[in-house]
Amino acid sequence: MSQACQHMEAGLRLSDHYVEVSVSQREILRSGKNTNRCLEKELIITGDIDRQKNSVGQSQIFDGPNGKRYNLLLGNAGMGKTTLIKKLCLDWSKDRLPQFDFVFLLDGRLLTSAEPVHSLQTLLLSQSSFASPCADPEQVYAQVLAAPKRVLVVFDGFDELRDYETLLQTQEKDLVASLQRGSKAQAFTVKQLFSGILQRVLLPGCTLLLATRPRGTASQLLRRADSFLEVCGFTPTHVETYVSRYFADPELRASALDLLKSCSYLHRLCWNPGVCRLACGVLEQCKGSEALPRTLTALCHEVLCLKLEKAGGGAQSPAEAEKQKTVEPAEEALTEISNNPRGRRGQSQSRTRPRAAVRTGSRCQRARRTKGQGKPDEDNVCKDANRTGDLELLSHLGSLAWEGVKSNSSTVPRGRTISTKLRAFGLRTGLLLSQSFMKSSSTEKEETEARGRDDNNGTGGVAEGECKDKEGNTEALFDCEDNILLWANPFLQSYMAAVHLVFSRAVTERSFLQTLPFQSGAKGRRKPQREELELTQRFAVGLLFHNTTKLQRLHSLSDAAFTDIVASRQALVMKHLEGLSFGDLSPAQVLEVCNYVYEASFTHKESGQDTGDKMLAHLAIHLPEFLTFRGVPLSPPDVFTIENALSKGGAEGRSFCLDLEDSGIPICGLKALVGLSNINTYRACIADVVTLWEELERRGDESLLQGAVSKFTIHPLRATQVRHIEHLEKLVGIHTHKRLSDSSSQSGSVLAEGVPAVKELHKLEFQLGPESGPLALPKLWALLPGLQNLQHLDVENSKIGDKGAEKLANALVSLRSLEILNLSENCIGDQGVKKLGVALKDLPKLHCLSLYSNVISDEGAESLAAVLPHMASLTDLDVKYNKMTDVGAQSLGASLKKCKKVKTLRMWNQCIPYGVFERLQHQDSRILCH
Ligand SMILES: Nc1ncnc2c1ncn2[C@@H]1O[C@H](COP(=O)(O)OP(=O)(O)OP(=O)(O)O)[C@@H](O)[C@H]1O
Repeated sequence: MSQACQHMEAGLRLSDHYVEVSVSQREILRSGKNTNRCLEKELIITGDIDRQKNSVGQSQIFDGPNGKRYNLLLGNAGMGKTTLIKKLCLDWSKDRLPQFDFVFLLDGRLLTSAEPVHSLQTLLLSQSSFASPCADPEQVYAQVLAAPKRVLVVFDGFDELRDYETLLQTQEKDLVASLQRGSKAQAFTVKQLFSGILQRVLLPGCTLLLATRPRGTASQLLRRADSFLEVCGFTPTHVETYVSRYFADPELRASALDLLKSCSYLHRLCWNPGVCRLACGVLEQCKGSEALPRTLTALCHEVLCLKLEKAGGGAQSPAEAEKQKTVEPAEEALTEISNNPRGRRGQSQSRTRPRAAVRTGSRCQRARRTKGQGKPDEDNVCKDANRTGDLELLSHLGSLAWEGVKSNSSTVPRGRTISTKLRAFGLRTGLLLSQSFMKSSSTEKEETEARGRDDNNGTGGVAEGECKDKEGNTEALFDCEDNILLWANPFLQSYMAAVHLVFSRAVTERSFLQTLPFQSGAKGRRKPQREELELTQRFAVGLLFHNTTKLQRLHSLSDAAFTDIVASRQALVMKHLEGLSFGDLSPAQVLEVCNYVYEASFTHKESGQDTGDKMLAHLAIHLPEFLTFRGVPLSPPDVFTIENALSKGGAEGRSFCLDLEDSGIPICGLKALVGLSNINTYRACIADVVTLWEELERRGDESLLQGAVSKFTIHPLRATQVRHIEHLEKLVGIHTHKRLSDSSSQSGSVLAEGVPAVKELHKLEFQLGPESGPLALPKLWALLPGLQNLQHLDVENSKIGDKGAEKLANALVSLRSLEILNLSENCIGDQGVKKLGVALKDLPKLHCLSLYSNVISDEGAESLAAVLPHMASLTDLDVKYNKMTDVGAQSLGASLKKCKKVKTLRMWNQCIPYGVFERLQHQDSRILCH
């Protein structure tokens, strides 16, 4: 295993290239009512600081009070789930996970086989990835069964959560019994065995780790999992580490890093490790910052072109071929980054050839090299033949990619007929991989040996299903018709799908229009989109505005047809954007629009800059003034595209109020948005905001600090987690002390008047519920006196009891602006209400008080009756569903006569005889039953 899991991607070894990333423990809102909700919606999105606090080291992933047994590993495409799993396997092989005697890695793609030919033993010992041939399977299997608690089973390679859900459906009793008997007959399907493991019928007590992308529904899985982990992606420091390891030569490394930093969006895209890998491939060949891709579309385009060139076809346009003739000699002399640094370490030939040499891959081009210049005619004939052939294959791949995106799959369905040529082309370009999942022992052995050889050479391994010929060209290894074909990279699959949508004649204008986002009615518009589809849509828009010359290598349309198709589809996209009612879009959809408009707006002149620019202007003008991204996870590149749209808004004279709560926005992103001059107010996680202020203070950036403090708002505040109250406590502390910390000096002038957000907090809802509520109550009592302008306090259903009521009473003295106080369902009894009464009569503005559903009896009712006439502003009192009898009710009724301002008194409960209540009601119509 230590050898097999070393392989990350062609040429990259785990021990050389792995960057230790954070894994964050996520919490989930367990409402209990939802049976079919999207996981993303159930997961709590914490702020940046809390995310950092919740991060766990890789060795602690399986630690927990009771040992976490059902772990979900979440992360979007390319975020590094598989890589992390490999690292865990590597760690295990080095005894760093001593709690497990066995680790098995099961690939979701094994499910493509539906034949009942397995037993648990063969599944674990022969089909598990990285499993080496087992000399004594019987004995090993006996050990596995003897102590399942010391077994870790990892599931990876499922495209979506939904795939797992089908595995959790109840199985037939007979089948369960036969699985439980531990039948050794090889008579089960992979699905039955997977289900058995996931449903705890097989290997009960083993630890499970399931890697998955977070979108999609899987309520059953949510209920079973007891730990939710998320790969956090690369920080700027991680990116630097990754690039440094990728470019071993110090000069090239420095140059690559400079280039990357010069291109902000590309740099931020590298937050996703998979994209960072793609960016490095492009940086390797890049000639200068102008040539760097500035959009995700442009990045994928460059990667695709490099792949085509490496594969030797290089579907080039005649214009490009012409241009290349003049560029190539200079390029060969170029030493900037184009020489692969790893070449010096004797690595894989195919990856280390300088760019010009790589371009000579095709037989035709090789012929040209060996024969000197060759005859130009022959050359062109060769190229044209290549170009036409490759373009056709490329177009077929595009259509295949789109089929996959539509069906949400990265594997090419087994039944799908694919020509040998197309298969070979897909593998040669590295767009597709061929994998044999059902391994025979001999294939397995060969594979392990091949990898071992490769690794020992220090060549860095090859992708599963690949090998290199003598010249170093990557070819399909073990590829046979039975192997599964899958897309090697999710971004390139979506990119190819977009190429199909934009350039295929088979896609009519109408169907193109239907692929654009947010099509169906108002409800459909709010449905979360799948990741691959969203990416495809983004690429489709980006492609329409991409450099025309560069696009020529992706299509075989004539110039006129190309211009037509691009112009008409650009117009469709523009019309679609104009047709959107931004008020109806969900926050996630607004983000999607920002992303796709960015892809379009960063365009080249000849590709219709006007339309691209118009799109950005349209977005900027129509974005709602109160712009919320609440509940949508915002990554660094997302923040960039939002900033882009908001800045354009500024240029168009617009200003915005931003809500960034529950978005997990990184603090640096927060700083960028808050720093925009056309932001009137903003909301965000209080802890992150305070950290930002502290950073600004440290840097002495007083004007930005001034803006960040004065624009911040927290009204109205709904606390649903303990941390919300902890954060508020900190903010109130800053407000009362009028400085950020004891040691701070500069913030003095900025905070001379306290924190405006605290002064303007008029409504606070404490909604932590009876379980978590009591944990945060002491902090609430401590901070309340600082909220002097609070008008509405809601502490419903928080189990505050008499003790809490007493504390609250002490705090109420300071809340002279309080108008509404909700203390319903709080176990407050007579003692509590007595204490409260004393404080309540001094609140000059209190007009609405609810003590609904507490445990106040006659004694409490009488003390309340005594203070009622002193509560000068009270209009509505609710003491329904308490414990008072007719005695208490009559006291209140009598007191009511002295309270001219009171409009309603609700006090019905079962202990008050109905006759008494009716009489009271008769005497005073303000006494209400409901
Ligand atoms: N921690 C890391 N260190 C270095 N490189 C990484 C790391 N994580 C990911 N990568 C790079 O990113 C690429 C994509 O990562 P990986 O395949 O693990 O993503 P994933 O989350 O499993 O994606 P998918 O959902 O598509 O399966 C890897 O091939 C590797 O090159």
